[in-house]
Amino acid sequence: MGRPHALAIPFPAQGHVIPLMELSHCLAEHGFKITFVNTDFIHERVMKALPDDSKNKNQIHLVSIPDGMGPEEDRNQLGKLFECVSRTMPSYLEELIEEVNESGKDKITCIIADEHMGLAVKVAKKLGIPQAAFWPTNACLRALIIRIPELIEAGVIDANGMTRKQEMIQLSSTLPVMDTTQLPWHCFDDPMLQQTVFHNLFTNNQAVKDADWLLCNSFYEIEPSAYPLNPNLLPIGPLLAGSRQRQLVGNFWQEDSTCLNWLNQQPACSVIYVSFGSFTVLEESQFHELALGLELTGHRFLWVVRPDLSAGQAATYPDGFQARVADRGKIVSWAPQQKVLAHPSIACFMTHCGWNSTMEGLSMGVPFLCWPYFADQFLNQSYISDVWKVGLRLNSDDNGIISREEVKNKVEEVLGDEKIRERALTLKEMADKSVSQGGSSTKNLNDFVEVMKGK
Ligand SMILES: O=c1ccn([C@@H]2O[C@H](COP(=O)(O)OP(=O)(O)O[C@H]3O[C@H](CO)[C@@H](O)[C@H](O)[C@H]3O)[C@@H](O)[C@H]2O)c(=O)[nH]1
Repeated sequence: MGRPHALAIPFPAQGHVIPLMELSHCLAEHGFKITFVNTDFIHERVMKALPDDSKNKNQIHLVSIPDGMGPEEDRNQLGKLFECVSRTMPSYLEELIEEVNESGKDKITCIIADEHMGLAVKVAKKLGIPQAAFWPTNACLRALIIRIPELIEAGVIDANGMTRKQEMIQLSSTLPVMDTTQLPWHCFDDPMLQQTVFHNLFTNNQAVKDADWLLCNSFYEIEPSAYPLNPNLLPIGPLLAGSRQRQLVGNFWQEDSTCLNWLNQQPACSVIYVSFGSFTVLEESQFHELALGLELTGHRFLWVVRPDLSAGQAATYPDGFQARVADRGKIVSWAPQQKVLAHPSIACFMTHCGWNSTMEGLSMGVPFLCWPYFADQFLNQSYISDVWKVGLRLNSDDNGIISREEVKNKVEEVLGDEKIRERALTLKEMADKSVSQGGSSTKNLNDFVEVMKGK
């Protein structure tokens, strides 16, 4: 039998490329050959962000196909992106698979597709290739999406996902409570976009529901009651290749590793790490208030300010801010986040609560300050603050702003709360155990690997 060869295809966004790349590294270590398919646009960004010394050393074969959008079109327009991707990518993907399979080298033996790319599962089925769908966020949200027909039937939402009945729902007593006016697709101001996201979530979920394998980047012990609600879903996380020795390929921005040297010079447990993932944009006034809040805390901080974090453009700081905090604040445009969170000088993590950031902070035992922006992040915040109790929420004032005083007060509160730190360390141990030999996630991953190797 030839070498097992997995084709991995993420949804074209940073928070989706990274975990699938991590899974690809795990499979490569189990002897798989990996072909990783990005869109042309993302591929170019990933290649540009790679450090020069690692461009040819990668054990993953990176390839790309078009996403159907013009070179200058805005990929942050999710409605357009969804539409173009689902219209254009299936035929390119099919062509790519046929090309590989006719090349006389190792044929593709399985396809692992982000669940938001149900199109790839359909292509795999058509070509008779075993498939796995990969869910990149919490299992509770997936359980909610499966239940969309029931929510419509019960008159909670209409057929386009719009709320008809305001109520609090809880799928099980140990899962977060959800307000039906704040379901993940409601976070967009544009009602058309809300509907597009809603339909995409549901359609993709339907497309992958009888895939051969359903995997997710979580672990059983943190949301046990979500799994009976998700038939056949296997948690294999937390997937954390970047915190280990491996070179993680898949960043959209070049990592600034100087912050690791800077962290080495700070006392243990003294630095607030502030990062809002790849998508969040803060209004300029909110960006200034956060800067002044960090200053007001008097603590050391490491702040990731992406080139487009402030109102989608280059940041302008409050007058004199950078000079005043120069001796205790470090700002970078993209950090090696997993290594940062694992560093002993980190005291807490101010985060937008993206699921990858949540899994990473939790795996390193770091207490959280939650500042969600959209999509699943409010649900992830509920897990952090209400269910696992390893962090606090930052609350907005009457003008919808998180004030500098709120930043200062919550930093003090989280740093002073021993119970939060203890619980965070307990969760870290649980996370470590799940991916150790004999752990729940390791067992699930091994089962998957063995079957896929046998096919
Ligand atoms: O300076 C930085 C900042 C972030 N990261 C990494 O980037 C990823 C960010 O992922 P995530 O925390 O999930 O945030 P988003 O990029 O916003 O992810 C999108 O995708 C996630 C998975 O579906 C969702 O949970 C989020 O809500 C959605 O915004 C993580 O692995 C981080 O380690 C870095 O490496 N360096």
